[in-house]
Amino acid sequence: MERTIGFIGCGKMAQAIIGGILQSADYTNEQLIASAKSQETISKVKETLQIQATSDNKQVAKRADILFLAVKPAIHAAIIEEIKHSVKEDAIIITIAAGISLTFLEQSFGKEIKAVRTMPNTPSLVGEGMSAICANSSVTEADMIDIIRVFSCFGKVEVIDEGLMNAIPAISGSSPAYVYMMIEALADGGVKAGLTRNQSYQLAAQAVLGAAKMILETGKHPGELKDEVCTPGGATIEAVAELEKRGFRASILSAMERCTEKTMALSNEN
Ligand SMILES: NC(=O)C1=CN([C@@H]2O[C@H](COP(=O)(O)OP(=O)(O)OC[C@H]3O[C@@H](n4cnc5c(N)ncnc54)[C@H](OP(=O)(O)O)[C@@H]3O)[C@@H](O)[C@H]2O)C=CC1
Ligand SMILES: O=C(O)[C@@H]1CCC=N1
Repeated sequence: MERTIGFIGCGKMAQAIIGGILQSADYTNEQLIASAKSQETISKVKETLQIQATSDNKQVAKRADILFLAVKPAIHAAIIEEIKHSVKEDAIIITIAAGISLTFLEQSFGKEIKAVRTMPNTPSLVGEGMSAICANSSVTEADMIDIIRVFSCFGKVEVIDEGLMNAIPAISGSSPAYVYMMIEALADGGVKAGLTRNQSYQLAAQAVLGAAKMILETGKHPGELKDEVCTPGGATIEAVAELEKRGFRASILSAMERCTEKTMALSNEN
């Protein structure tokens, strides 16, 4: 079916999703429409993504069969108030915001709506996104197939219980940021050793990509894969021991806890 996908808010995350959808070729540019606040973003979206873009949120709401709310959590209430009488009767409303619950969406619209809560991530731009999704009981099985099809355009999709949604930013929504920090640090180490900056990014990023693929494609436990790298009495185990001494894994666990606490705080602010 020829469906229109609308985006209210077209910042970094929405642009990544739109870029991923367009690359998949499942939808044409004409099927996508977005709104943003500033003329600067509207012009950029028109120019780089070649889709319709406007400052008129109601226009997007009127057109969309699948409507993404891609604005910050704190302005969801105001945006919903603005568009709630403009959305199509059967529209599927999808939030990508951290901490915005299905109940919040239902209550803000003040009527029965098809509501979907998701947590994507920015690698969606290159078709390697990871999105967790859940839906309310108004979303039919056929709707869910459509939604999964849209999300599959830009990566992998996992349907989960809403009770686990607040845990998702820490593991896959926000975690690209920690991985970029690691790649940046690896590249700094490369530069320190005399490699060029570009060579260092290439080497570090490909090593991270390869390691991730090994987990996804061999089905082996990450610990086993780590052991395969550590030659007895070799260099890697020295690095591993140093990382353990400096609390590498504990730092990640503690960062994730902070991320989840903030996600829950964002939830409570609404
Ligand atoms: N960035 C990420 O990695 C991820 C983000 N998210 C979620 O995505 C959402 C957006 O985040 P992100 O893209 O990073 O943030 P951005 O700040 O990049 O994007 C927010 C967008 O909202 C627009 N906006 C602000 N006010 C209005 C308004 N009144 N009407 C219409 N549009 C408006 C902004 O317009 P303008 O550009 O003109 O200012 C901007 O395009 C958040 O809820 C976040 O939790 C979820 C997963 C990952
Ligand atoms: O930082 C944030 O709040 C959003 C949620 C996940 C990634 N970015």
